[in-house]
Amino acid sequence: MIIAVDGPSGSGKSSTARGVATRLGLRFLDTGATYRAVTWSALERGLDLDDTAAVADRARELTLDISTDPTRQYVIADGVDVTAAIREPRISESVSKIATNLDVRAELIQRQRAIIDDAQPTGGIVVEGRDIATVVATDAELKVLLTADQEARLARRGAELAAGAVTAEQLRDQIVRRDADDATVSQFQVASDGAVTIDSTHLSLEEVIDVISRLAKEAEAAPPRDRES
Ligand SMILES: Nc1ncnc2c1ncn2[C@@H]1O[C@H](COP(=O)(O)OP(=O)(O)OP(=O)(O)O)[C@@H](O)[C@H]1O
Ligand SMILES: Nc1ccn([C@H]2C[C@H](O)[C@@H](COP(=O)(O)O)O2)c(=O)n1
Repeated sequence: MIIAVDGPSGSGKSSTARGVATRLGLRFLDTGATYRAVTWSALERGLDLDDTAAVADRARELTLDISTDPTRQYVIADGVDVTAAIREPRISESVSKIATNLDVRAELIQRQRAIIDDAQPTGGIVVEGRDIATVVATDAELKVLLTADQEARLARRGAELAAGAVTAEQLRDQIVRRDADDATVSQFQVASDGAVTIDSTHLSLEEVIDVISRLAKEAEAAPPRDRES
């Protein structure tokens, strides 16, 4: 089984997808972490992020080991544990330059599909990102577009960061500007065909996990002909 969770920044995709995977005993893939790892590597090498060819070469060369265990997440890039480093504000500020590089996307989508295929014998995987239902795994049995009002998303991300770690302006950049840039290459603001929209603005994390877990069980029980293609 493949469960696709797409949506804008701060809507709760990672926490929700990880929670669903843990509850249902599935694997979990945070595809955003792959774009963040390439960003980390390009910055480490001092590459000009506007040099799309050099950055795409870096994406192809990068050795990436990304955990699909929802209870133990890590990302190793070229042998370096970058699990924490890829969450730093400097990465969030630059990652859209990498995610809008179409050659990087082609490389990472291929890698994401390989991870998804590897997970199938284990029972399935919950995959979160921006283009999972529309590009990476169009055959997903359950497709969710997870949304929340912009103000709720800003408040959630702000609460997560250490006091004073970023200014209000930087926070807005991480959410609003990043979504606008990312939306130029992926469609995650409107539900694609067959996707269920869940607005989490007034739902707790546990409530969203409950809803998606129930939908997953229904999708699994449905005969194949009843599933969306
Ligand atoms: N339903 C919810 N209610 C309240 N807070 C939530 C809810 N879902 C997630 N959160 C919190 O919001 C913050 C952002 O969640 P998360 O990182 O999962 O979002 P995301 O969509 O994956 O963001 P990004 O795409 O920017 O990585 C986290 O601190 C998380 O605990
Ligand atoms: N499938 C995906 C996943 C992520 N991105 C982009 C969008 C973000 O700017 C960046 C990091 O994602 P996050 O960790 O914040 O979810 O990667 C994408 O284009 N496609």
